[in-house]
Amino acid sequence: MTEVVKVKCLRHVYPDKTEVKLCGLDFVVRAKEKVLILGPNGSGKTTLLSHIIGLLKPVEGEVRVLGVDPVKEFNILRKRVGVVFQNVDEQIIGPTVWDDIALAPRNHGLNPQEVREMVENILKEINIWHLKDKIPHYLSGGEKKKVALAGAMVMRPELLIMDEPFDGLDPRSKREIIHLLRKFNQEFGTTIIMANHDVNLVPFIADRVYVISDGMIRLHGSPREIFSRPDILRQAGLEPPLLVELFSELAREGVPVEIPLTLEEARRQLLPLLSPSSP
Ligand SMILES: Nc1ncnc2c1ncn2[C@@H]1O[C@H](COP(=O)(O)OP(=O)(O)OP(=O)(O)O)[C@@H](O)[C@H]1O
Repeated sequence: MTEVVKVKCLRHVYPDKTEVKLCGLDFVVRAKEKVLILGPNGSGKTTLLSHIIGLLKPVEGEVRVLGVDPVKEFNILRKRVGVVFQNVDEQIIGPTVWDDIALAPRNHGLNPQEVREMVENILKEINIWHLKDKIPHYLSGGEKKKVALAGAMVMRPELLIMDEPFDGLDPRSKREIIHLLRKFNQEFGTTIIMANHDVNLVPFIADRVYVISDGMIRLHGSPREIFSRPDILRQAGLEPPLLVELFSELAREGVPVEIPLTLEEARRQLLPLLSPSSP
């Protein structure tokens, strides 16, 4: 499958001389994948995403996005890459929700009729039509995330980048955003890269996961592969989900179980073992 993003051994130095290094494994994302970057606070997730977007230039290393250098081709990629930043307050700048979402298509020179159609479509797809005339400042956290997502998706980008998309959201809003991301991925084939530190969401949002910590890309694989290495997750400063802890402990003690990704998988494995007729 086509490589959408490739990052090789990145080193960045911020103006105050803080150095962020991400070596170890290459970071590779292929078309139509949903990839999660998992790492503790300060491990460099935002720094990595900022390089992919072309906002930062590495001191060392290689970054390719859709076949080009994102710093040099920033203007070309702007149309093909949608971004939702960690702090959405900084990116929602229109006086109303409608105006904010219309910014990208207007900036790309589309005519008023095209702009109107694109904004209407995305408002309906994200189910926020009722918010269209609202002043963004007064929206709830979950509503702001959806408006930022609408702004990022209005141009139908091939690649969507989201930094901590679920931060501060309640379980219902998390479910709604997860549903939307899956929909974009399935219906439009959008490749999605997310940064996150909540391991519990991994099975619901990612096809593949990269674990980063202490300047290294330590591990990558499917959610099941990642959860089968709770030792590396712990070393990286991340807490494996309770179910994963419990089942790895059971497996270590000789109980015939495999690491489950969901409650249902756990239930299916445990029921026969707990039934009175089991040996
Ligand atoms: N503009 C900046 N100037 C100086 N240092 C910075 C800047 N931005 C980030 N850093 C530093 O770079 C390191 C990596 O930060 P980064 O924001 O990439 O981590 P993160 O994994 O996204 O963290 P979090 O999960 O807390 O958002 C941290 O030590 C941070 O203090």
